[in-house]
Amino acid sequence: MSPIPRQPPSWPNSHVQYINTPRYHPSVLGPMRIFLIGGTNSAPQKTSTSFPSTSPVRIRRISEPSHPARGQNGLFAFRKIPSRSHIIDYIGEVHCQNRADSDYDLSLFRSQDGDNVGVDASAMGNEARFVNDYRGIRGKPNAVFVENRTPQGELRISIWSSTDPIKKGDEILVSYGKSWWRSRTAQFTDTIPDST
Ligand SMILES: C[S@@+](CC[C@H](N)C(=O)[O-])C[C@H]1O[C@@H](n2cnc3c(N)ncnc32)[C@H](O)[C@@H]1O
Repeated sequence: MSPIPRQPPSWPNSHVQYINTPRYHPSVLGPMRIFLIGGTNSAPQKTSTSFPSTSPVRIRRISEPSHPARGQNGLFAFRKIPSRSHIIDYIGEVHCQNRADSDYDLSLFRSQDGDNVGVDASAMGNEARFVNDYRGIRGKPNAVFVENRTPQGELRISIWSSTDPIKKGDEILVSYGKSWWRSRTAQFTDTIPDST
């Protein structure tokens, strides 16, 4: 059994378990798991930017009255982050289930056979699960979700900075996509830009 990792600062003292290595749910069957991990001999790798090593981000509770996610948490730059650079991997439970009710479930891979693999950070995850959507906060995202493989070959979703550097203290903001918002609430659809 792997040791329990040390929680990063401001990790909510709640039901959410902090992990810095993906957990594979039993719904991810052998061949798919080998494909995702990148070979038979590999094991899930600790993310290189997890606390306390070199993480460039911190979790912060949002108190600004104008912020649409006030009272919740967000992800903020702990130091200046260069443009087009890796910020953090999105770590969670890798699964092949329908988890439409989760607000923390990202699509990792869709096979031609119709298998959908997701990364769900609702019950367990790392700092990346606190990244908010830019809508109502700033004009455009300053970060993007990118699918990539680790140097050891494991398929991951990561958060990367966009074309501009991110200043220390700025909130890291991505686009969840129009369909994400549409599936949750009709109130956002009028303001969602076509391109995102
Ligand atoms: C992946 S979580 C992001 C982290 C979340 N703020 C938290 O503290 O756990 C997604 C949830 O954050 C909130 N959220 C994120 N971006 C938002 C935005 N632009 N406007 C309103 N709520 C937002 C919504 O409640 C959404 O369901």
